[in-house]
Amino acid sequence: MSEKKRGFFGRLFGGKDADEAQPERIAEAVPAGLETLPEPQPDAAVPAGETTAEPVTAEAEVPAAAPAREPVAAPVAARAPAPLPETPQPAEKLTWFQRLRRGLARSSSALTEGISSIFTKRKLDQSMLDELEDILLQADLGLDTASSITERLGSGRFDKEISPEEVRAVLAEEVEKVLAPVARPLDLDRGIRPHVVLMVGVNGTGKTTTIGKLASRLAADGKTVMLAAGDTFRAAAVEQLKIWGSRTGADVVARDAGADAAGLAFDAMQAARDKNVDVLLIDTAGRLQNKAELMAELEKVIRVIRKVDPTAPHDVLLTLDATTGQNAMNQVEIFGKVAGVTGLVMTKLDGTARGGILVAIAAKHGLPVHFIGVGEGIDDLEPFSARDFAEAIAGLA
Ligand SMILES: Nc1nc2c(ncn2[C@@H]2O[C@H](COP(=O)(O)OP(=O)(O)OP(=O)(O)O)[C@@H](O)[C@H]2O)c(=O)[nH]1
Repeated sequence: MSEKKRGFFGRLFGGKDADEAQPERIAEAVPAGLETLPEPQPDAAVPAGETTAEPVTAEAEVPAAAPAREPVAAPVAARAPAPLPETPQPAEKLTWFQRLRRGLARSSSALTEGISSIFTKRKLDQSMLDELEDILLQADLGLDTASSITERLGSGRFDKEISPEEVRAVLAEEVEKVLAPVARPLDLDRGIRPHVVLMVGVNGTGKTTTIGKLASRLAADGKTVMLAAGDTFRAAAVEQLKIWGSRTGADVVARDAGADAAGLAFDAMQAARDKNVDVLLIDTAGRLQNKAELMAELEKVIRVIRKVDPTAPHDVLLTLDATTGQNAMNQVEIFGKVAGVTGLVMTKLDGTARGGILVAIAAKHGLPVHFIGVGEGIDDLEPFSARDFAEAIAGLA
């Protein structure tokens, strides 16, 4: 529970715990979180300098509104208009755990309501455990975790009453058991400079948004950050990143939409070296994991990065959209093979009743989970804590 009391960067850096329609993805809108970003801190500003590919410095103008739709790179076909995110209402400041609880509300109420309807002053029998197992599976917790929960509840307790609270406590304990080994902070203090982080994932999973939020937090922590707008496929992604760069004082290395992503990554690597920044965050275009050609392009980006620094990228983060459910499993597998994913960021846990998918992924792949996102706001991305997540999803505390 101490997790709740520690600051973001304590947990991040020092903690002991420690459709075939690829082109149809468009989210041109400036994410809601941008409006709530702090102004650049003078101390955190990266000095303007020459980068080979159109660097955008902290002094750059911030567009007043969401960037206009721009002509997109050749392969982009018809696009459906994306709704603008709602402007967040000024609200009372919630703690991270409150936001986590709120974000996981759909997942947790599906579980807790189901549990309350089964365990109603009846003596435990097999049919109740079967019903419970169904609910756990519907929440995407995975067969292994669902079975260990029902087995634990069943052992020696048949014909005895068992309360919903007890069931929820067992649920939380079993979920925490699975998640604790994967809840690991992203360590950017390994003495590497520039520390290169490559962000990969399927379209719209939140790569650009996550980079922006991370950049903002890193800059606030006094680190120098450079952003590489490697999503050359989507014009609006480049704009989005430039805005984040302006607000956080980070240089942005960008080219026009449609440019070669590997070339852009190469330029960014050199620029980051020349400027001796602490962290280089490289965005990539979203790609479906079953598109061989796009996955080959990603491999090329990595090969080119290694021409500048054979040890890079030092972290390859895969963003997973919790609302995609079981397909996320497949994404972990393929991106893992192609890009050597070192850690996960699960976003949009607020948009699903099946947030248990994180547990199933942890049980199956054992990859570190560095962050989870429970909303579009700047504060809705935090380092991952197994206990907080387990308690929130089980409706405890
Ligand atoms: N509700 C919710 N929305 C999120 C979260 N994270 C990101 N988003 C939204 O998801 C949408 C897509 O995010 P992007 O960051 O543009 O996704 P991307 O992976 O960079 O997209 P591509 O570049 O097209 O692959 C935006 O509207 C974000 O504001 C989250 O945790 N919760």
